[in-house]
Amino acid sequence: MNDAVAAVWTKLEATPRRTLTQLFSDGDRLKLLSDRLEWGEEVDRGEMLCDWSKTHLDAELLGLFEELAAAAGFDAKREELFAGAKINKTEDRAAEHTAQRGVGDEASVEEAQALHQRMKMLVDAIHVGALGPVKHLIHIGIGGSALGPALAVDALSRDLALVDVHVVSNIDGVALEAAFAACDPATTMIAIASKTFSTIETMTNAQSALKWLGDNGVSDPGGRVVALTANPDAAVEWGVDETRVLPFPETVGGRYSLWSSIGFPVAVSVGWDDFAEMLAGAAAVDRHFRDTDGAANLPLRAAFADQYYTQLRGCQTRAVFAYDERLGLFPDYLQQLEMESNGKSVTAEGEPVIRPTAPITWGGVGTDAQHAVFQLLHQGTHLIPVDFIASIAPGDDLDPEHHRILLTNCFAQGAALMAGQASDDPARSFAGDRPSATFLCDDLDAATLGALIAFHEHRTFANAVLMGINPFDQFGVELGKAIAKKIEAGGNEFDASTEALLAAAGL
Ligand SMILES: O=P(O)(O)OC[C@H]1O[C@H](O)[C@H](O)[C@@H](O)[C@@H]1O
Repeated sequence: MNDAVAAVWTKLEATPRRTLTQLFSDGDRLKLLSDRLEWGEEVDRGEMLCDWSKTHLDAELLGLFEELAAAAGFDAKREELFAGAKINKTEDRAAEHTAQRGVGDEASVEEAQALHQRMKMLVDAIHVGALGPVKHLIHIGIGGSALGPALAVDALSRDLALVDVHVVSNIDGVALEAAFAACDPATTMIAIASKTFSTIETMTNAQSALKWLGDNGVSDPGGRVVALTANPDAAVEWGVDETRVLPFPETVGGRYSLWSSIGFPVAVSVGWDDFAEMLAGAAAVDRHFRDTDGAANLPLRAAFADQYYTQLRGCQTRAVFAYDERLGLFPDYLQQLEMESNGKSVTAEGEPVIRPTAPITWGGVGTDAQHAVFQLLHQGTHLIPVDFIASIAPGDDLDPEHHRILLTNCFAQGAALMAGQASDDPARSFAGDRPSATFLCDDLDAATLGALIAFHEHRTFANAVLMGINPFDQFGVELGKAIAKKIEAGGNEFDASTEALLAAAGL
């Protein structure tokens, strides 16, 4: 940590601790902390009201966090991100997911557009039936090659899916069998999604899916396979026809890859126009993040709140509740984005960190979660900052009563967490002063989903810059994989516990 950053932290630590109720009596908090994020001119609809007034941020803290961002070199790092500089130093590569949305280094944007064009041709060919009848797509991938597609397909294709998509990630055959049971092999395509095209779960599932097609009367199973990868040579070597390999650049990180050919099942499910809208919504947020300075930059402001709670209030988790059934997979998606990016113990310079890094991200769907885990949020001993996400327009066509109750519950929870309630009976008293932020979209359409995801990508990046860490590598997932390989290979000695488990399972 440089001296300038340390000096700002010293000032931040000395800031007074006012309660939320006191802060509300201090001044116009909505003016200071409630803002609209717009999707820009190209996308005609779309705004998200972002309200941090129920957090402990105030004008002094915003000012100090702006100082922190300056001391951490935020502007320069952001410029490097968008310029395609090699900011992922440990892997010696750039992080160019924004170029997939049309914002970034010119050559990278052009390359992304050309690859998208190729992907669009295949998607359109499927939709017009040029590849024979395709009613089902089994998308096989894991981690970043599955979570984004699963979220987007689930969120956007509820009304009408052009093709029925099943995302399978787990090596547990139960997952793949469930997809087989739901698909007719005669009308099923398989997408193998793997940046490296070497992940054992994905390659094993892909083999089994190919076998399933062959065993069930498909004469040319290989002809039904599409590969989505940054390693096209490996896909061709595996046996995928070159014309069905949809590549994406190495500089797009796995958990940032929904916008590349990894988004193929989204386009197949909802159509190219909606996929393009999703990119456009994300691009609008890219431009906001690139062009807005200080606390007016909303992903950066979100990171200020995150840093406040993690560093100054000792919060070890943060919770996200989508009051929208269509965003049921959003917490899962966010967990990988935030925890795999920022769950680190060393700085970007390789020094041990001296402050906590990413909190544990968790969450669920409202109102379900209210009846399950909110007890702890209201009366437990942990302080947990909460994000609420909701849409003004309903996702259903039932009696508007459903959506009214959904939204009123969402807003009531934020109010209750903040206000608390005094009672003579300790078991019935609520301390209150528990923070939340609310993100209220006009409508959960494709552009909004793109914007929402891009907002969180940039929030994650901003947090990383403020903490001085590299959010784009993930070496922490490697050790377990290496040990699994050793076990597979046999003949290795492990600790007594592991040996006993292996013996008990007959392995
Ligand atoms: O896309 P793949 O190369 O198959 O990788 C799939 C996933 O596995 C890895 O273990 C990483 O932790 C993830 O970031 C990645 O998204």
